[in-house]
Amino acid sequence: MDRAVEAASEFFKLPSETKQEFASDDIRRPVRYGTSSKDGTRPSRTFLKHYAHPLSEWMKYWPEKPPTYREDMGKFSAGVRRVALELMEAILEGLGLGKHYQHEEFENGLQLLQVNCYPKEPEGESAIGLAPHSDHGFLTILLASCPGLEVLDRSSDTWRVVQQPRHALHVHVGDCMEVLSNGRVKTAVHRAVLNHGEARISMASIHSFAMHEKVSVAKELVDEQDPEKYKESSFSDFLDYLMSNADKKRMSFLESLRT
Ligand SMILES: O=C(O)CCC(=O)C(=O)O
Ligand SMILES: [Fe+2]
Repeated sequence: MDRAVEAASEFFKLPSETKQEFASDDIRRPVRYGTSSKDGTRPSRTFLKHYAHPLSEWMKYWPEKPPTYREDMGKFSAGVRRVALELMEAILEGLGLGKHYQHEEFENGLQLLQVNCYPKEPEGESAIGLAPHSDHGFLTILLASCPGLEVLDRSSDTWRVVQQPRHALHVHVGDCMEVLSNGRVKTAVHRAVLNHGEARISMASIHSFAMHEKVSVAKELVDEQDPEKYKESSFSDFLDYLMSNADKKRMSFLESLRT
């Protein structure tokens, strides 16, 4: 974990021209560097996003600088993926679907690593680094170098500060989990605020089905009282939605799936 954070931190310290080689507006690129806070107001976050599973397919596109990046981020990616798959089995069991439910789809699923770098908070200002959103996959495993994550508490409609003990992984549920569970498990709305004392690195590993595999409501969780609440969709459909909706963002992708 420390080495992955270190590799990420070294990457963001590289000269702008080196990082700009990865800059693109095309969200289907295998590696993408950019600046955005998601609401478009204050571009205080820089990010590097790339796929991570299967590693043999994607690693060749990853940055070669710093020289430790591929190996250290590769180990981190493979490790958090095992954690995500095990947690997923437990959640599926908890939903009464059995831990091997859609086993192959999860095993062959996609992993997207979102590496974020936030500057330290400017004196006297409280700034949002990343605007409120939910993640698209089933589960997100997040590691951060210091506090900054906040999660929306739906019952009181207030933001809860998430603690960041050293080496603790934060796990949250994404949109696909809400769909599969027919709304029994709700996606986590979260945001990142800038840290007073120091710049912050966070790494969000997002786990989903393969690009064109559809995620749909589990039929076992549908009956007369509980009709199907969401339409099926794939990761590719989600990317198409982001592209088409880039300037408007009136509705989240999950909202667009509600039946
Ligand atoms: O930086 C954080 O704590 C959150 C990052 C995040 O939500 C994301 O990359 O989707
Ligand atoms: Fe997120």
